[in-house]
Amino acid sequence: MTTILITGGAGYIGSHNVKYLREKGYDIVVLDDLSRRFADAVIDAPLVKGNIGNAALLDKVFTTHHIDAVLNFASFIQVGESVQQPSSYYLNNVGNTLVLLDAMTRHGVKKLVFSSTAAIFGNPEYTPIDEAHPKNPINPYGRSKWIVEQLLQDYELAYGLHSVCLRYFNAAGADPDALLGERHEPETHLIPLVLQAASGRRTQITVNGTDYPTEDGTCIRDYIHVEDLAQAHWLALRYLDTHQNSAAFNLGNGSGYSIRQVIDMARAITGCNFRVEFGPRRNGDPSVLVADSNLARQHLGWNPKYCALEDIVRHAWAWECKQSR
Ligand SMILES: NC(=O)c1ccc[n+]([C@@H]2O[C@H](COP(=O)([O-])OP(=O)(O)OC[C@H]3O[C@@H](n4cnc5c(N)ncnc54)[C@H](O)[C@@H]3O)[C@@H](O)[C@H]2O)c1
Ligand SMILES: O=c1ccn([C@@H]2O[C@H](COP(=O)(O)OP(=O)(O)O[C@H]3O[C@H](CO)[C@@H](O)[C@H](O)[C@H]3O)[C@@H](O)[C@H]2O)c(=O)[nH]1
Repeated sequence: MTTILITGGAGYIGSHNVKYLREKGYDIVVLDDLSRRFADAVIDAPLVKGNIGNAALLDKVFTTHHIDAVLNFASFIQVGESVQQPSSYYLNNVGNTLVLLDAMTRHGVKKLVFSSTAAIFGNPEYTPIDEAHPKNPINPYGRSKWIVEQLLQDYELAYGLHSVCLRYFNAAGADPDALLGERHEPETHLIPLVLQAASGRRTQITVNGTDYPTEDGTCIRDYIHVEDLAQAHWLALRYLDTHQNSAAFNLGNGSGYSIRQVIDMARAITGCNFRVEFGPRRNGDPSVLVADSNLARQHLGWNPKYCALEDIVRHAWAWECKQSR
């Protein structure tokens, strides 16, 4: 039986991965400090409450459980907050991650899947964005992830730690069984906010800018279903079982949707005509972010199942209906 340590496993993407990998028959141990709460998101796996920066706790976890590989989701995730508080972002996303990597090295654990992001690319020089695109992060959050990606190359050379960095574009949607879904506190992501406006948990949605150089003037993003991300992590674990090298893959559907298109889709699926306001641009938003994920399809055999925005919004709506009951 293969045992995987999932850090940040109580979070949005981590919790969906716990469920997915349990269904694939893996043994899972979750480590999460619950700084962003939601212990109840961990389904069918033991939860150790603690910080990935706690070396003594990591020694205990690695000694108690025979860990074969680590999926590291634990980090701070808000672009805007990272600009206000770069210190806490570098301390957590880089410093604490280093403590985890060193514990893995001490305990001979040589396989890591790392949650990276489209934010490492900064403003796109061309689109869709492939893995060769220049890395020019424009905020501390994206920079913290790019620093880790680079130091993983040093750790591979020096300590033989193999990693797969998965650069998610816009994670969205919910568990098709509606047992899990997106919960951030505070919520800053477009799709859950739009659906909260539809359910009445919010009074309105504000569109951040209508003067972008896109067809309808609003930003375009590549929304990728959280269950398809879980499939990619499973495939990345299998990749590490059969390869003696590290790799990095961009994960998106390759189709971009504008904010107005997301709102129209939400109205169509929910049947609710919620209020929409049009505000100024949000700092640091690139106009278009769309992934080229051919490499992940070729090398991992990744085959996303829920590519249509309709599926993503439908699953997210089923989850929102449970939350707002
Ligand atoms: N949500 C997205 O669209 C998106 C896109 C690209 C990349 N990512 C990356 O995916 C990962 C998961 O994102 P998410 O949306 O699920 O975020 P989330 O906030 O829901 O989950 C992160 C979890 O990590 C925990 N955590 C944070 N720091 C910790 C620490 N030092 N020790 C232990 N636990 C800690 C939090 O309590 C939380 O449960 C993050 O690394 C994020 O950067 C997310
Ligand atoms: O109330 C809102 C919230 C968002 N937006 C806009 O919707 C788009 C998408 O925003 P959001 O859902 O916050 O996602 P991003 O800012 O694109 O960032 C997400 O996707 C990135 C990868 O593309 C990851 O790096 C980040 O961690 C993740 O938060 C952006 O143009 C936002 O300005 C609005 O107009 N109104």
